Amino acid sequence: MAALDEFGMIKTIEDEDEIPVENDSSDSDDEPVSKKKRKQNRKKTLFNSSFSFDEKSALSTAPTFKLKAKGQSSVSALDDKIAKVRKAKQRDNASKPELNDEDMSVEEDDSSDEDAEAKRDLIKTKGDGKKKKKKGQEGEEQAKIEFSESVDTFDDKVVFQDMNLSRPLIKGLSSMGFVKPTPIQAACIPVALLGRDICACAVTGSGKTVAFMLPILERLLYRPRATASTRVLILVPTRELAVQVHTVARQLAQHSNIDICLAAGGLDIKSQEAMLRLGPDIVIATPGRLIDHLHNSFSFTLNNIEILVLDEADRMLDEYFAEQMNEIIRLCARQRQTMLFSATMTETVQELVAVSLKDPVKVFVNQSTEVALGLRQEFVRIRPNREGDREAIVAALVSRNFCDKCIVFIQTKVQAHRMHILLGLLGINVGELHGNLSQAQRLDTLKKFKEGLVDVMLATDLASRGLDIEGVKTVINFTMPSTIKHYIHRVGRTARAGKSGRSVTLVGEKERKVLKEVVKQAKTPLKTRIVPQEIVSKFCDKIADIEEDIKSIQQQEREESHLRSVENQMNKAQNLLETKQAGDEAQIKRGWFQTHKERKEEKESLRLSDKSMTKQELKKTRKKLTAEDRVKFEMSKAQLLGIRAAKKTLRAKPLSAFSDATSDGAKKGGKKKKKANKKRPVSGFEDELADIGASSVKKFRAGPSFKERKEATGSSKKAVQQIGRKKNNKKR
Ligand SMILES: Nc1ncnc2c1ncn2[C@@H]1O[C@H](COP(=O)(O)OP(=O)(O)OP(=O)(O)O)[C@@H](O)[C@H]1O
Repeated sequence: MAALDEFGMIKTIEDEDEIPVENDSSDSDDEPVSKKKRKQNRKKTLFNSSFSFDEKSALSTAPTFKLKAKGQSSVSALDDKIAKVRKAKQRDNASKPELNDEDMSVEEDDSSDEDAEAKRDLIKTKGDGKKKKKKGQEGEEQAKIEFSESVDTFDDKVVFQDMNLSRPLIKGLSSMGFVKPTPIQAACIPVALLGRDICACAVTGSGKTVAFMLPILERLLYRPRATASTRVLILVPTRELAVQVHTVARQLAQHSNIDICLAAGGLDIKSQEAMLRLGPDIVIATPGRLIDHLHNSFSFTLNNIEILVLDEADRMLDEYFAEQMNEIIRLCARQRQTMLFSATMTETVQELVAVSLKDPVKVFVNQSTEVALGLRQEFVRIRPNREGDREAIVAALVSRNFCDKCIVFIQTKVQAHRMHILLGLLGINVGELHGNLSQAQRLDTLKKFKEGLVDVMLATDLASRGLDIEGVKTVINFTMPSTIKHYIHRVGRTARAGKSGRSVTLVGEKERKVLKEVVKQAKTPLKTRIVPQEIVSKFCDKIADIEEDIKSIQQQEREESHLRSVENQMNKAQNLLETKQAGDEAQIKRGWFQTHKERKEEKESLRLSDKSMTKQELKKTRKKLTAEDRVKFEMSKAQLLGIRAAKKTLRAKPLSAFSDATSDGAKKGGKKKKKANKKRPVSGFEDELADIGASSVKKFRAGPSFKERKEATGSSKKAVQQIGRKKNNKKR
């Protein structure tokens, strides 16, 4: 417990202590929940039902949503397998007495604000990470972008009606039930309407999607109608998020004639191609699929892009998407407005310079390390010799305390799948969401979770960013996320739009570093949760009891997957034969901007794996894995990710390869210049940015519709007027 004290977390209850749980109605969901109550809970929601995330309507109307049938049935087949094993087990156990969990209770502390403050002060006095600046950190701070203007105030009395928005949008907003803009909307909309580049940051669930979508739609209402072309590109990191942003855009634009197209991976490519050929006003895309269309749908270009939005911008600008962003920005029109949004927005030059922001306005309504105010953050301490208890603790939490509307984040896909089988066999209604599933399976899990047909969703970081699922009550982290950024996004799936929610994170001795950062940033007291040892032991026994069943289901799955791959190979060979026989030479291979080899190399270099271990060795060890080994593997993956993130911030990185793509002459000799730029050092970035800023003032691209907007009203009126004045001074 001493270790927890060190982090500013208050020790009130020891595992051995018996303290009755206070009858606090606000925490009533902490009580063990009976099966009947669990069913009732599933139906009702704790949260305001005024907003519904309506993906269904989009699925039924948008032609781009046709899903691939491939692999569609395998997850439900897994549920059948689980049900079969459970039935057989129940028959065997009919005579044995049932474990009575209901009699036991989970204790937790409820420490006061002052205490937590004092403990945080204790950390501060130790000076961890504050006084001792590591080498390279100074460099990183120096490399922060200098914004000439910044908006961090807003009028909290303003309503959408006061913001000079057109009638169709006001109607769209009221059909969604939105009356008052959130702080980020109040701060951003007037600035975006002026056509300024924006770098925006606001906590998770604070309405950033509407903040960029409304000014876009307002601008498009005034577009020339003579030619249809794509004027707005919105890029997001995951397919699920693309679907969600598309739905929000369609809802907002429902009373206008603005065309919105979804170009996300995993969805039917042919219908997307057909839509893109018509030149939709807005394209919402994931980078990979967009590049595929740019290289293979000849009538679709980005030449007329007037607005580029990067949602989850820090993610879009990290090295995972670097090459793809390079390619997309190279193909985008240079004269455009660029808007970047994230809850963990980066301010470092090397990333922002990649999108060549022109005289950007910083709109940070809070720090980039803040979590939602309504979030209650809890931590379960894992003792060094009890790492193997994690599965049992999570099983205890989801079957006793957080029985529905709960997301469990797991580092690896393999462990997420194992937990699906494990929790399923324990009788919990679970679903999984990660990259090993087909898109149809991914969307199906999401839909079922939203509709309450799945109580607990097991997800990897794929689901950690942007997803807005109504009424998520709890987020559980199986291991501590690798960086505070990951933590913020994961726990941000609950306590959204001013509502309350809870996160429970399992923290081992080796994961303290991120915990310390969370403690340092916390604005509300953190809690320790103690799951009684007897409960943990009972769940450990239950898991040991079903271990053989888990293995047998995994074995069945392996055999089925082997059969499927043989079948696929046969089908491929047959297709090849048929097309050859038909003399079909017209089958054009789809192109990509990288060669197959380059892409493989890039993927390999970004892979988070222990390269010293061959695949076969890994397979062998996996067969003998104990609970501790599995947790070690989870943590090592998280550590690798953390190391990569740390390296990135410490490294005085050369100018990113893609920055040249938007610089002068990039279109003439992009590739050659790319190599030259790679050698450029970090120093001098500020000058370069200042140049970009100065030239952009001259070339300020506010079209007639923006000019009309110069008299901005509402929330950020003063700030906007200030910006206008500064701009005029610069012009003079
Ligand atoms: N003006 C508003 N009034 C009421 N609710 C709103 C308003 N704007 C947005 N919301 C709701 O707030 C929720 C969160 O919005 P959104 O998903 O855009 O958040 P976000 O800031 O993008 O979150 P994240 O950082 O996790 O991506 C959504 O359910 C949305 O419908």
